[in-house]
Amino acid sequence: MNAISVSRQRLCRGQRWVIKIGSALLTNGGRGVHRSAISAWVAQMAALRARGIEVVLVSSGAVAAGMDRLGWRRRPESIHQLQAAAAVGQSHLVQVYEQAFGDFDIPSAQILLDHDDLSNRTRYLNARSTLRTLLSLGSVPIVNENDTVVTDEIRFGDNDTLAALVANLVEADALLIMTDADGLFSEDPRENPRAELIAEASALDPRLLQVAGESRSGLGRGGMATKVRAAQLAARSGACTVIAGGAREAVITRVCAGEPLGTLLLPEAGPLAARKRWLAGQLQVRGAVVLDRGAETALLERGRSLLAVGVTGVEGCFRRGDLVSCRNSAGREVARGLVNYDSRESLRIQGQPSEKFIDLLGYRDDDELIHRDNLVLL
Ligand SMILES: Nc1ncnc2c1ncn2[C@@H]1O[C@H](COP(=O)(O)OP(=O)(O)O)[C@@H](O)[C@H]1O
Ligand SMILES: N[C@@H](CCC(=O)OP(=O)(O)O)C(=O)O
Repeated sequence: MNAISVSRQRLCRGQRWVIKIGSALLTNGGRGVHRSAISAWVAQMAALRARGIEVVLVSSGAVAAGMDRLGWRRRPESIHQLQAAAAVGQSHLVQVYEQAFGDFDIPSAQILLDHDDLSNRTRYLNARSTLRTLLSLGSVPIVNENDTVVTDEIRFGDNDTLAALVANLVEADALLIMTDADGLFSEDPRENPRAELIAEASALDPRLLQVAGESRSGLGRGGMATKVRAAQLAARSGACTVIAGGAREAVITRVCAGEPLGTLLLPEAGPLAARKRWLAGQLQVRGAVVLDRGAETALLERGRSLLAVGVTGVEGCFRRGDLVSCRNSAGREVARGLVNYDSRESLRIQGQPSEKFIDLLGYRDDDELIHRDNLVLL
């Protein structure tokens, strides 16, 4: 085999992948849930899990599967009919996945999200904790949009965007978008068979959106434009994106092994730097915590998380998930981060070790007041 390029080597090192499968692929172009293809993808994901690589699956296909089940030939226009088709299709899809993952003794888990879940900080953090817990339990979460309850204003619009937001949420190293085209081409290959594959580019290259067109299958919603935008979103938290043909033999295994399949879209900054910049730019500061000398040193010199035991003061009114300022005893802001306990809880646990949280709060969630992944040093 040819030498693996440096950027593909970066993919091979990925320990957490979000893999998105589009509707046309999942339903074999609208011919019902494609069980044999699902079994083959699941076998490859199981092999990744066996190597310790974590996988979150974002699966479309509920509407397409529901349409098939209900005998509808054309995608309905009415939102309620779409929602009904999604409800029928989703339970069928999940049952097929559950069986396929069950063959490898992997517990799959259904997660249905809407936009509110990711824009509201508390729900964002809860979704994040649940996904992380599922991954640590060896499960493969299967995410889709909660089509049955969403209305126009709150829908993600497409699962490419949802997959990118999930990649941000779980801080994935890589996002693999599997579709019915072999990657991003210089033009839609359905229109021009001589269009050329773009093997690699910066996710932020503005020329990509000029060549990325709409979906034409009548099954999916996004087309290539939403896949490129998804790669841009994923890049915000430092994830690489590959857009690849899901019908290719052993596509997941080969992409993860660094084979030059599909289109690789790269972020400009490294994962942690990108994520922290994203955090810092995203939110307003809602309050402050004051650190003792030990906590200040732990954060600034040892890259540690902030523990409540090193906090001597709490100011302002903030909720779990808000951005708070961390000040040293001289009043200088030394860091900012997303806090795991609200201001009332923080007041109760300040200066205390995490073993006392249950006595003080009646429960214990995270051991850290602010996890180091959610801290930006200033
Ligand atoms: N530049 C392009 N390169 C590749 N495919 C393109 C391009 N522009 C538009 N497309 C279309 O995007 C489709 C894939 O998007 P979509 O139908 O939404 O798939 P999915 O259901 O997997 O999300 C391809 O089948 C292709 O017709
Ligand atoms: N939530 C919808 C997803 C629709 C969608 O974005 O489809 P696709 O463009 O095929 O990824 C469903 O499951 O049908």
